[in-house]
Amino acid sequence: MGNDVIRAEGAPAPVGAYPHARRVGPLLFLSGIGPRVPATDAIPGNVVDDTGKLVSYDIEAQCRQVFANVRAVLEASGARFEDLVDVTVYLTDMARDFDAYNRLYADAFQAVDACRTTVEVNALPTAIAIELKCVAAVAS
Ligand SMILES: O=C(O)C/C=C/C(=O)C(=O)O
Repeated sequence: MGNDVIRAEGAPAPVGAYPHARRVGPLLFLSGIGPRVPATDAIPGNVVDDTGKLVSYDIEAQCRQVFANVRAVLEASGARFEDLVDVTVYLTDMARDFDAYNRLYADAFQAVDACRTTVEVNALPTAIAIELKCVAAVAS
């Protein structure tokens, strides 16, 4: 049974002691990942004041980037977006962001048919408004 740890060049670096993904047999488990831009760690659309406090954020920009980050981890793992089977989505403000996120999710995931769960959480690491936790099933 394959048991591989994946560290993806094209995805934002993990913020702790964990890999981007781990394959166990036909299943590929992705670590939770947010919308940081890989090369810069910037969060697209975030506006901060002089003290570094977050003033506003753009959920659409964050959705596009986090979906791209998931794709980068899958590709580095030899998997495709269409291999996703289960997606858990964490939002920090369901009332504000669900509709936009749900629309962009439909665009990005319509051909995937992965199961999905969306929950609101009080906070996420790295000042992000969305994080995805994914499982894929990969042909051997
Ligand atoms: O990818 C990010 O920007 C933040 C995600 C962090 C985690 O999921 C974690 O620290 O476990």
